[in-house]
Amino acid sequence: MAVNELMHPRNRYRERPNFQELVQQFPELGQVAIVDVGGKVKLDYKNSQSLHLLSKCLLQRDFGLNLELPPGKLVPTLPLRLNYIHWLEDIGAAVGWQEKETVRGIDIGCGASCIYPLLAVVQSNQRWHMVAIEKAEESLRIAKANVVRNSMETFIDVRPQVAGGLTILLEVLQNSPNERFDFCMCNPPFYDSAIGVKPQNRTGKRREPSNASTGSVEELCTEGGEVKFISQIIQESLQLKDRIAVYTTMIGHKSSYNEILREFNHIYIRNITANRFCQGNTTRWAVAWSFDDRIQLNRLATHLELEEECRAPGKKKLLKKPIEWKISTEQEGHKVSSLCQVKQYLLGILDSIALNVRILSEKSDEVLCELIAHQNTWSHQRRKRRCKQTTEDKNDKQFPNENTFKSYDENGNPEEKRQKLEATLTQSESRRQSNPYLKAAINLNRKNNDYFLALHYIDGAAGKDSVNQILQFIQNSVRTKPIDEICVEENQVKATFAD
Ligand SMILES: C[S@@+](CC[C@H](N)C(=O)[O-])C[C@H]1O[C@@H](n2cnc3c(N)ncnc32)[C@H](O)[C@@H]1O
Repeated sequence: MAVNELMHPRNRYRERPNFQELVQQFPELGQVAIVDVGGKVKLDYKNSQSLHLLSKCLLQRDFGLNLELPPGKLVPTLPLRLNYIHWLEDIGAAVGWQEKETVRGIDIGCGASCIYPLLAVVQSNQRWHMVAIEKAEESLRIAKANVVRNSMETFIDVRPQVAGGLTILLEVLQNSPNERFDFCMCNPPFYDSAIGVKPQNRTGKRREPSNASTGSVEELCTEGGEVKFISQIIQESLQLKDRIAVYTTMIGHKSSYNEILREFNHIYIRNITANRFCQGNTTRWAVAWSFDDRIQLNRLATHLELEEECRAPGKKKLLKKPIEWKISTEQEGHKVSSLCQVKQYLLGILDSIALNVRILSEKSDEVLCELIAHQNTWSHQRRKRRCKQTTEDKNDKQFPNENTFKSYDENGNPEEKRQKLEATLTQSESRRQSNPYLKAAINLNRKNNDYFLALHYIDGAAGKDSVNQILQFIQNSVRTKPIDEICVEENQVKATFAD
């Protein structure tokens, strides 16, 4: 299980677990732990038994889950599973699941562990209810036992794939035509059963996998490989349409990901978003699509976008990491103790320079926002000019507003002219909205009572340096107006929740 700074910001496994503490808590892990010459406790990830025990112990410690897996079955490594769940949470925050009492999901191919449904229920505090579908009889039996072992029968319905069936979703859902779901997810069998489990390494430059490979051929292989499997889900989604609001799947190989994107293009599915799950040496891809016009998946800021934008053309290495700053919240001996207080303070600062901030997700220890600017309002000269402009605008009778339209009419100009002007303004506004001067992501999080602010440049003519300038503006503001001097009421700041 490798650790990676590109993991989802909320992924608790971005930081390597402390094995010494873990072995003390779970002495059975001691059987496979290694103590190096410096006395440091380590685990050999290339040993499948170590992976097995580690996943079991972490599931118990971090999620209160008790999982039994017979030898030979796929061991669910947690950083990847959690990256997928966090991405679904982000999708949910963007499409309004927070307003729902219950979110309903389907996991296609839940495996013997039934890992995704179990994690989904725990992570959502039992708000997500899952249907888990599995084709292999033995895995189905073990998955059901894992659900019962964790008293999750109310929240997880494990269903067999239709015996001898030819579809992935259609036949399992055909007996309940009124059943609707908020999402489906899938970790498909990646490999083609005609070829078997052969990690792709076409260039010969790929590093050895850092983890032992686990799982049976039945779990990992399917006829035609993952592209055929996922293509079938896409084809079935064209029939099921809105019965599932957001379709998602993970993809094991970059080449398959490219093929799937081509397929979306070919069949005119445009409401899509994609992501990449990074965990140490292993990278996976993911796509989501929807037929519901109210769900605008392409508005989601994803890690893939963030990374691509940070990559210079043709360069392999990331050029810029997000800039991060530890916010000083200690004033006269006492610490500001609420993330909400820091968030409100920060939103107040950004609001003072007219930046649009949309909260994408909010947890007790982290807030993720999208920041949009339509002009530079943060650098000194620009701010001065903006102030002057605002005063001028107030006096400017020619500035097009409702009254301008009225005066056109009153002056005898034809209604047609008024409508044209209105249309031009609407068009330029929508161009401005879809092509902002700066699009960035803000991540505010709390670690051990310290607050960290990270800004990621995503897009826009403002360029990457603009996030440094905005951070500089925030730092200057914090210096001149310490947090506890400012009391910003919840409703005074203009942050909107993603709708
Ligand atoms: C790569 S494993 C994923 C298991 C588990 N979700 C995980 O992430 O650890 C793929 C699973 O899909 C199941 N599967 C393959 N074809 C299927 C189908 N047509 N319908 C349902 N499950 C299927 C396999 O038996 C296997 O358990």
